[in-house]
Amino acid sequence: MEVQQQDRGHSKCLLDSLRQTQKHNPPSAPQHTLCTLQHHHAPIATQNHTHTTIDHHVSTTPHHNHIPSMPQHYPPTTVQHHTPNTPYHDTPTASHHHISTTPLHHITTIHDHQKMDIKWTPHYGRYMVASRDISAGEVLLREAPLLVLPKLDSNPTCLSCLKRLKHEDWCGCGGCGGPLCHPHCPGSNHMAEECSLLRRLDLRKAPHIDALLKELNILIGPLRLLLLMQESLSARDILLSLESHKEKRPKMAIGNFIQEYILGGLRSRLGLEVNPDTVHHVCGILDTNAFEVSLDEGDRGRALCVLASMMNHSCLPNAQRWYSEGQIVVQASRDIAEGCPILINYTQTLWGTQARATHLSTFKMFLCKCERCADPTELGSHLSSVRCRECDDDLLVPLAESRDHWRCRGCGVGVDSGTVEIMVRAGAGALSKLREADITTASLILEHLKKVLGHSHYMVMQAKQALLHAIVMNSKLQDLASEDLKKAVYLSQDLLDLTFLVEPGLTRLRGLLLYLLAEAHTELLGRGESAEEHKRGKTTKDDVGARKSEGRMEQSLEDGTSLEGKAEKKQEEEESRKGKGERSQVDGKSLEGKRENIRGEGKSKEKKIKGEGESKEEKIKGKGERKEEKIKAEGESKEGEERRKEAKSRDVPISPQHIQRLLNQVKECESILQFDRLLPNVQDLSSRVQVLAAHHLHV
Ligand SMILES: C[S@@+](CC[C@H](N)C(=O)[O-])C[C@H]1O[C@@H](n2cnc3c(N)ncnc32)[C@H](O)[C@@H]1O
Repeated sequence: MEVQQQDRGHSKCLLDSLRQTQKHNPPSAPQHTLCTLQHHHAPIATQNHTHTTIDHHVSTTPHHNHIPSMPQHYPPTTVQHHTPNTPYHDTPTASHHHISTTPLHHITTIHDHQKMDIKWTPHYGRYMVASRDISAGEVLLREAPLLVLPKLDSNPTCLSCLKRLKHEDWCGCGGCGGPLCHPHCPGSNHMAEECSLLRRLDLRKAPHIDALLKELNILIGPLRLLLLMQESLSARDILLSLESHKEKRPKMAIGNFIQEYILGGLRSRLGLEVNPDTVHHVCGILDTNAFEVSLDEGDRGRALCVLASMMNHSCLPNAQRWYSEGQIVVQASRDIAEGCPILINYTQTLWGTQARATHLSTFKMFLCKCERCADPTELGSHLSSVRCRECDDDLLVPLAESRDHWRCRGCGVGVDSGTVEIMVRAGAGALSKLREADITTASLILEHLKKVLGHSHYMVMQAKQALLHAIVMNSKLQDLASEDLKKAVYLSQDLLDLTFLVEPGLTRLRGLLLYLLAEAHTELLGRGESAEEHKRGKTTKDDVGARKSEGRMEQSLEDGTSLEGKAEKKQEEEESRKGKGERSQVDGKSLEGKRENIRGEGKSKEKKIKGEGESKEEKIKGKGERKEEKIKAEGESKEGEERRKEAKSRDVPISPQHIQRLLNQVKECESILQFDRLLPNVQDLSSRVQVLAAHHLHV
């Protein structure tokens, strides 16, 4: 890995290539290199001026108005299987591989040699490609953002370090009265000119009024971008070369919002004389290119990175990005063959097709045609499929030929998309209550959502994630009841199985889930318990999904493999039966097949569990209720201590398979999270697992 900081000697850099590969036209004659541009310090605005003029004459940017044509055969979503010569119809790549720091003080990038290029197609614009074979886990880019901003809908956020602030618990900036975590916050994002302009919002007089804070959050992004462009010509040049969809946006609903609230706010509230086109343009730059990121303290914000924004989107990506120590890090999550696009997900893995499409068309102005979007079953995950109310046994799935019509896979009944939408809206109401829910509330919401939407819907999966969060985040694992730990194991395994279909590879979500799974397992094994008992306590009559998952879990506990491992094993067996020497490529169809196979197995086990489960359920329910009362009476930590003692005295034998599986989970987790801020926690867990293994395996 080569680290280049403030290296002004590199004239050939990926940033040049970005400039040559302009957003609406193929690379043309090189323009002046970024590496010679200078940074100008911001003029400090005087306090008593009435109007500041910021107008960047955006219409003069040197782009041809190339109308995007028909989609090419891009993007391939299972990109690692494409040969370098897939028909992208791109223009020649600018032959600069080396990202370096430009003199523009804002852009600091660190990258490995010759991993990426920028290419261009009329339909997809610029996109990053692998300029050599890349292995899963390789870091492709580290880039300091040009701008960091609060999230639009966030609570009060420190203007300087972007730390999320508790409602009444912040101080106002001595200048503008805007939220700061500390009068001398060490963050560097709240600059003098911004402060001077924000005085006009009169935050000092009424700092805690929600409407004012919302207004501030809406205006701060475009304001910062405008100030940066005024401050530095080189920044201005680069920013204006980014895609903004400025022609389309003013005619859309988002255009009305910008006209009314942002243009109106900048003019009437901050007294800026800004051109409407400029405002639509800068808002377009932000919406199209800024990433929502989890900042170092776990707060959420938006970051604008020039090179990272060259990556196009796929709902089945091969790369991921996150924010760490002031930089965006981009990492390959899967192997990427030379010449294939490097694609990240602009949305969320646990969103259904409609939700993703709405986000992409509203903010990013395109319709995704990836493999996941094209498949009504979402690669067999059924994240958008809903429970059929007619037969109550199977799922309604949209028809491939018309997404306006849905049909039940079991009874064949048809419904229109409006009916499904009503169900989804009903679910969304419940989902909105999930934020910061405790275990009991999250469990109730999960059960409710399952009844409304069925077991596989993305809102149900989000509720599972929230329940897992509530279990592991709100108390120390040592204080948790074994039942809750087993629930955590089951939930993380279920979510991991899902990511195998819709987010395969070394992704952070998978790393986190593995970490939670392994932590809960370790605690259980330390108590002399395994996770098996959970399946008996968990089964309910109408919980088809849980039974299926438990069916899967039972398998994995028996032979020490997850759904992923099991599926791979099955495929290998099948292939060797067929006499094929090598494994075929894993495509969407075969994944669906695997999922179905496992479902089938799950179903037969389901019957067994159902019989056993129903009688035991009552017992466990009674037990659970009594335990709950006890917790209330004695307080959590005392209860935890007693449980540990009780568990130790039971002395349940732990099989070598349990330990081996745990060792594998931790190893995989460590390799996924090798660059993550969670790594020290994973390493600590790894040491505990080693001790456990030494004890139980007598090594
Ligand atoms: C962050 S920019 C990516 C770089 C961009 N292609 C460019 O030329 O500047 C996001 C924009 O790229 C385009 N884009 C990204 N992924 C796409 C996809 N899968 N299909 C179509 N357009 C896509 C859309 O115009 C989107 O608004």
